[in-house]
Amino acid sequence: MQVMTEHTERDGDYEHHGGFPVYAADPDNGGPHFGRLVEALRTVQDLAVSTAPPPEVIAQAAEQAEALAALLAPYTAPEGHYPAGRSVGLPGRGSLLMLPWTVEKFDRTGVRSTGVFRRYHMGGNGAAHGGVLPLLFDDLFGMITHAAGRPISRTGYLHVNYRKITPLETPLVVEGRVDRVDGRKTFVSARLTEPDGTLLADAEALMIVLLPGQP
Ligand SMILES: CCCCCCCC(=O)SCCNC(=O)CCNC(=O)[C@H](O)C(C)(C)COP(=O)(O)OP(=O)(O)OC[C@H]1O[C@@H](n2cnc3c(N)ncnc32)[C@H](O)[C@@H]1OP(=O)(O)O
Repeated sequence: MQVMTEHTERDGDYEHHGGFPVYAADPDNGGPHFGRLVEALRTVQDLAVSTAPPPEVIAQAAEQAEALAALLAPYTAPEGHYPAGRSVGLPGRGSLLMLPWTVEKFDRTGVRSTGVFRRYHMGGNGAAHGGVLPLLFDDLFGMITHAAGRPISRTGYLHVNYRKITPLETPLVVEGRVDRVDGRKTFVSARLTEPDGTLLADAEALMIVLLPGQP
């Protein structure tokens, strides 16, 4: 699945829409160790929000986290020039901000992605935080718009209906499509379900094609 290299059949002006920098998928997914690093950092995120170590262990962890930050800091790169967000072969495209989900379908008829919400994504009483569902849907809607061949667009609005508590560590499916196009406006919708089809949440959004130069 190549989200960012799917440029077939787009209008010739595609690359010039909006003020977006041109992104290209990282063909190596960040190299042999990047996926491992991202997964280790995700595990640290899970543990950082769910452990209660004694002060001496917290001090040790803080030192190691500071050492890791110091190791990486000299390699800060401009937007679009690091593997995070461009490693389409990794869950969440290798971005810690994105949910660690895997795209299973990506074409003009829609996009489907599967994955789990982890401990890091917990809100209250064992369920996923309400704020991570819009993140999941917004990223999906960006992919749907892209897969449908629409020019670079931004979300105008995003409406989520929370139908049922969203469980953690449970395989889930999110799938959506373009419902309607009206000039610059692309109306999209999606559903988050359990594998048996039980509806957890649905969402609809308006994606608006950027004018030349719009950020
Ligand atoms: C491949 C890469 C995919 C990237 C996906 C990224 C997904 C994101 O999360 S983007 C981040 C979140 N979104 C944003 O930050 C957007 C912030 N907003 C903006 O930048 C601007 O409002 C922008 C560019 C979307 C639209 O501004 P502008 O060009 O002035 O459009 P504007 O003329 O107001 O609206 C265009 C049309 O949309 C309609 N519209 C705009 N906003 C809304 C809204 N909230 N509700 C209903 N209709 C709306 C307008 O009524 C108008 O309709 P019509 O053409 O029928 O008159």
